Parts: sequence; structure tokens; C-alpha cells
Amino acid sequence: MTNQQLDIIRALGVSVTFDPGLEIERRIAFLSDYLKAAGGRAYVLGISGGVDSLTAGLLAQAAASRLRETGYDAQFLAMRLPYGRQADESDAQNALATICPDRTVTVNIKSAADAIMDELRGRAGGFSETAREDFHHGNIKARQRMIAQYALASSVGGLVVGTDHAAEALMGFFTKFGDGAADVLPLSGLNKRRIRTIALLLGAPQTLVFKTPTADLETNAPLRPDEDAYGLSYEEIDDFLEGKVIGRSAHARILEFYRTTAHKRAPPVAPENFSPSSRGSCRT
Ligand SMILES: Nc1ncnc2c1ncn2[C@@H]1O[C@H](COP(=O)(O)OP(=O)(O)OC[C@H]2O[C@@H]([n+]3cccc(C(=O)O)c3)[C@H](O)[C@@H]2O)[C@@H](O)[C@H]1O
Ligand SMILES: Nc1ncnc2c1ncn2[C@@H]1O[C@H](COP(=O)(O)OP(=O)(O)OP(=O)(O)O)[C@@H](O)[C@H]1O
Ligand SMILES: [Mg+2]
Repeated sequence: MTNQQLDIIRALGVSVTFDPGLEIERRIAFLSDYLKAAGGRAYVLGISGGVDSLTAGLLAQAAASRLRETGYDAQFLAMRLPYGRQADESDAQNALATICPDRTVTVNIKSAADAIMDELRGRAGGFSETAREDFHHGNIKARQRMIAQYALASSVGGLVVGTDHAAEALMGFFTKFGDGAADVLPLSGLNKRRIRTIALLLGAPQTLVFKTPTADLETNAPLRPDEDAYGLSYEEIDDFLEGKVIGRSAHARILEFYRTTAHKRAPPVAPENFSPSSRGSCRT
């Protein structure tokens, strides 16, 4: 393992050892302790049909149920946030059936996401010509989902649960202030492999646990695997995070993603936290 790899593993909070049972207990306790400390009454989380939101949802539902057993009024509110008709809707329904949320709220984000896109096309010169229009639209969808989750959370005295974890944080693979925004992060420090282990232990079905991860943001490439976008496999990313030696080009590629997405893991830059010697990058 290189020194740089070790520094990153530490910065992302990935533990050397992993006991799935203990991790589940620690994360449920974190969610319930924090909700009580904050005086909150609910957890709010979008359920996509992927393993991250399934696992975070199972942890949040367990935390809400446990709090109620102690006499504290808490609920888990799942949100379905499809953009029109979702290609893997049956997986999302299967995830909901696995979690059994206290309540499920469905909001179709298509009209809101398309309305912003249309306004931008009409008013921002050059926006419609860009070859990356579908990509920008994807980030708008992610941010639209977060608008819906925060609106619901504020109406019920709830906290928004995020699904960021070490593998996505490493790659900067989230929309800044979209799915990257949240109040609590119960999957923090886990790689994909460990999330899957936890999900299985919580009783999730194999079909959902081992489903191909997808951001599913681009209209022209539905269910595009994350691994296509990375040019790397989750096996390589997970091995890197567990301190294992991986192929040289995969190692270099991960370091490049980590470097160029540093701004996404940091608070907004201000005069107090900027030094001209620190190398910024406008690439992501
Ligand atoms: N050096 C710098 N210092 C401070 N800020 C900087 C910056 N460089 C760019 N920025 C800002 O950051 C913006 C780019 O970041 P951002 O808006 O996030 O956009 P970006 O990183 O370009 O795109 C998001 C990526 O995350 C993926 N994603 C999104 C959502 C969910 C999932 C998933 O797995 O489910 C994956 C998505 O497929 C895409 O590849 C720039 O437009 C600029 O405003
Ligand atoms: N269609 C959707 N409906 C509700 N929430 C969504 C939807 N798409 C994305 N989200 C939210 O955005 C988060 C980020 O998506 P991401 O793809 O990283 O996670 P996932 O779908 O749960 O798992 P995987 O990465 O394995 O696909 C999800 O965990 C979920 O909370
Ligand atoms: Mg997904």
C-alpha cells in the first residue's frame, strides 16, 4: 500500500477491521442518538431501487422503530422520486417491500426538472448546444430530488438521510448539493462490498444487494453502470479502500478522480480556507 493510499483511507474513515454485526449496531445507535439529540421526529430518504438507499433505509427504519419502543416519537419516511417512469421501478418497489417504511411519499420530479432545463435552454446562451446537455439534466434531477427531500423533512421535523459512502466519496461520484447534500450519513466510511455485507445481514434480497450500481441520471443512457463512468470496477475501488495492492493504472486513475473532486468533499471555498498554492481544478 502507498502512503497516499493510506492517507486517503484514513481521510475517508475506512476502518481496518470490519465486523458487520457491530457496524449495524453502531450505525443504528448513531441514527437514533442523533435524532433525539437534534429533537427530530423523522428520517427522510429517497429509495431508488439501489443497494445504498436500501441499506440506509433498513438502518433508518430500525432506528425509528427502536426509538418508538423507548417512547420517543420517530418515523421513517421513504420517498420515491422517479423521473417519469423509472426503468427499474420493480426494484424500487421490492426495496420498499423489504424496508416496510412507516410511510412512503411519491413525487415525480420530471416536470420540475424539465421546467428548469427548458428555462436554461431558453435563457442561458449556448446551454442547449452543449454535448453534455443530458449530463447537466442528470445533475438537475439529483438536485431536484434533494429539494423534495428537504421540503418533506422540514414539514415533519425530520432529517434528510444521505447515502454517501467511502467508494463514492473516493471517486467524487455524486452531485454537489444534490445527492451529496444530507443531514446524516449512516453509510459513511463503508466501501461497496461492506455495504452489501450489511444489507445481506439486515435481510435484503440477493437480487437487490448484488444489482449493478447505477446513478441512472442520463435520459439517453438509462441504468448506465457506475463502473462504465469510472472506467474501473467496484472490486478495484473496494480493494484500494481496504489497503490492497491493485493494478498500477487503476491505482493512478483512482488518485486522479480523488484529486480532481477534492472540492466536492470540502466546504465551499472562502478567503479563509484558500491558499493560492493549493492546486484547484475545475474538472470533475
Ligand atoms: N476546483 C473547484 N473548486 C470549487 N468548486 C468547483 C471546482 N471545480 C468545479 N467546481 C464546482 O463543482 C461543479 C461540478 O460538480 P457537480 O455539480 O457535482 O457535477 P459533476 O461532478 O460534474 O457531475 C456529477 C457526477 O456525479 C455522478 N453522480 C451524480 C449523482 C448521483 C450519482 C450516483 O452515483 O447516484 C452519481 C454523475 O453521474 C456525474 O458523473 C462545477 O459546476 C462547479 O460549480
Ligand atoms: N429514483 C430515485 N428515487 C428516490 N431516490 C433516488 C432516486 N435516484 C436516486 N435517489 C437517491 O439518490 C441516492 C444516490 O443514488 P445512488 O445511485 O448513489 O444510490 P443507490 O441507487 O441507492 O445505490 P447504487 O449506487 O447501488 O445504485 C440514492 O441512494 C437515493 O437516496
Ligand atoms: Mg442508484
